[in-house]
Amino acid sequence: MATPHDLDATDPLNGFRDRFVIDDDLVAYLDGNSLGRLPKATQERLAAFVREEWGGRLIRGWTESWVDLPVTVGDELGAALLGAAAGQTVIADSTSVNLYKLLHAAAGVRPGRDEIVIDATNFPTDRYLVESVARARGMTVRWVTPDLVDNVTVEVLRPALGERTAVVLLSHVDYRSGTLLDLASLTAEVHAAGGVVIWDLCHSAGVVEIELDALEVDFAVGCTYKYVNAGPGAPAFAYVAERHLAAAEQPIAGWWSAADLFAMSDTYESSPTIRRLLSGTPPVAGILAVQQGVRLIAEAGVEQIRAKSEALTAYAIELLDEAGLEIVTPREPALRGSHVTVRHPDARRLAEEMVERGVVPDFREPDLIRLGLSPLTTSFAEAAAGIAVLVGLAE
Ligand SMILES: Cc1ncc(COP(=O)(O)O)c(C=O)c1O
Ligand SMILES: Nc1c(O)cccc1C(=O)C[C@H](N)C(=O)O
Repeated sequence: MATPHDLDATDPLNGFRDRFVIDDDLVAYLDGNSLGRLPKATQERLAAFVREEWGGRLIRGWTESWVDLPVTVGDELGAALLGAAAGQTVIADSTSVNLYKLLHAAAGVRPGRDEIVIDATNFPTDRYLVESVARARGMTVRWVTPDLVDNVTVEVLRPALGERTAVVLLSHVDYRSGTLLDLASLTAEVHAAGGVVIWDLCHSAGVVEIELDALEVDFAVGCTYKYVNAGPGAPAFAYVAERHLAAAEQPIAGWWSAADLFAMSDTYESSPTIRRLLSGTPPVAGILAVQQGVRLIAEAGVEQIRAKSEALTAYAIELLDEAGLEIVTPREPALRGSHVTVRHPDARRLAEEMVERGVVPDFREPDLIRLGLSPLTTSFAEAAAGIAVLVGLAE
């Protein structure tokens, strides 16, 4: 087995680690799948924004540059991370709020159909919002109950689809097992049943190659504080395929979604562009942080990032296997995202003791430890050091 230092020495992305703030007091940070590290460029950009733009331009900043940021940075993110042509992606709100908007919009483009399909393994916010939107619209939730590791496949989804299917909401990478769903075949299956699909890309944006336009995805959302490294609470993204734009009506249609923002007219007319997904005043500093994160990913290239992610996760699996720990993440690289999950009866205690020893993983109820491997910032040496601590504690 190659040493982790050999693997780092031949890693084409190795130099990117220096572009981030690395806390030398930590042995290993294995939680970039929950909150990514801080890019140095973002520190500088935000300091300049505060000093020169906020401090210097005050209200003039809106018309000089800030007003278009949700769309221009949305376009940058769409092009670099999502395979999305311009005019279909915005940066706004949280993933949860965008999901709420898109669930309503998606249900609205399939009038006469009354079911929303979701799997029981999906992230809590996705499940709760589907229930809430179904309640509000008098629709029914149809649950799919896959195995955690194999997760949602065409065979699992097919029996839940039919003439009543309006919307299907799926997460591209399962937040617990790390399973990567087959976006192409599942999207095609939903379309064959006449429904539309919303993909939650929180755990794949910036780390898995995604082709929303080419695969004819209808709607998508995702967060930017994980592999996009935009910081805690950074605004999320939302994508609406151009063919749905005219019919996509969202329920928080505030003044920022209006056709003419500063006309402040008596009657509401919705913007014909992707701006119709906005609601209120956008968080400028947060969007600038997203822009810096996106530019680092564009510079490295998602293809290279994905290649390193596969190598890092394979390496972690090898080390965990050697120690005899139970892994619930698929072993086939094409079937996993960028975290590896261990199941252990003492997972909570182990995760706490890892933190005491300078290794940050995360714990998910009831018995899972997730090891997030973020290709721009996690070195092979760091992964090895963190896993060695886990193995030592588990012995
Ligand atoms: C799949 C998935 N969807 C949504 C969210 C959260 O969304 P929000 O940023 O609104 O809390 C997360 C993580 O927090 C997630 O893992
Ligand atoms: N969004 C989070 C938060 O606000 C606090 C703590 C953690 C998170 C997370 O990102 C959780 C994450 N989406 C998960 O996969 O579990």
